[in-house]
Amino acid sequence: MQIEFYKYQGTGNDFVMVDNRQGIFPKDNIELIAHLCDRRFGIGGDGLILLENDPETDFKMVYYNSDGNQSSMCGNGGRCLVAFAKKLNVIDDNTTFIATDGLHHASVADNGIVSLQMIDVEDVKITPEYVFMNTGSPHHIQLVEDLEHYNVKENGASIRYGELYGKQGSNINFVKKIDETTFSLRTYERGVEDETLACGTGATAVAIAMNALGETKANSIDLNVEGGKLVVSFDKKDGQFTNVFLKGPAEFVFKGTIEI
Ligand SMILES: N[C@@H](CCC[C@H](N)C(=O)O)C(=O)O
Repeated sequence: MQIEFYKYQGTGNDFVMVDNRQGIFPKDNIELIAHLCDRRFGIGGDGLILLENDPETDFKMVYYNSDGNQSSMCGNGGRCLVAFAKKLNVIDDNTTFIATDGLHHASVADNGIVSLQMIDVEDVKITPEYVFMNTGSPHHIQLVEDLEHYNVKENGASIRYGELYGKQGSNINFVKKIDETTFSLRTYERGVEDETLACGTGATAVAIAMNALGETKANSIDLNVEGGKLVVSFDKKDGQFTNVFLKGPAEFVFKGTIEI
């Protein structure tokens, strides 16, 4: 059987996209999905995303990490899927779609920048060492010295598999303040089990955490990630973060077919 795929990337967080509106993709085949995401034996990607029909919205997002397991929300993947939906003429410039964490509104600007509304965040756990919240996926956020030379893979894995997060684990973000409205971050992603070049739900969590910690008073925050730049904006009232938007590039890389 031949599968047609499209490869997309958003600030270097890269995804294999499959149009599954006909429902032919073997969704329970974990080994196949991991194989398609493999950078040496497959197509290569941090995850695989299916675009499916939904009776009430423009489309449904089904997200798998590169280990082949279906997972929680992916912010950069969501932005890339919106660009993919536009390429397929499923949508024009504005859309509402459904993902594992609920409804998402998104828009595509003339320059290709995709802005994606993320879930509201009410629970922000602040401790002296770290911040934790769920922005569609679970995120641990920690300020570190010397982010450039920090061993993200080793330290990220030890927190992800440590006693804090148990079997479910978490994505782990290490952060450095650049100025009043700018932060740099590097993320260890659960399900990829490595550092990725960007993480959208992670960038969202870092922006909210830095505001909640008082590291910034801004409600529009620039995030430097290894693969480029993202912007996160929100409204804050009584410790709740609403109208959360993740904005950045989402680009088509190539398409092809693979025999499975
Ligand atoms: N790259 C993602 C996050 C994907 C989900 C994550 N790996 C998990 O399983 O929690 C993003 O851009 O948000």
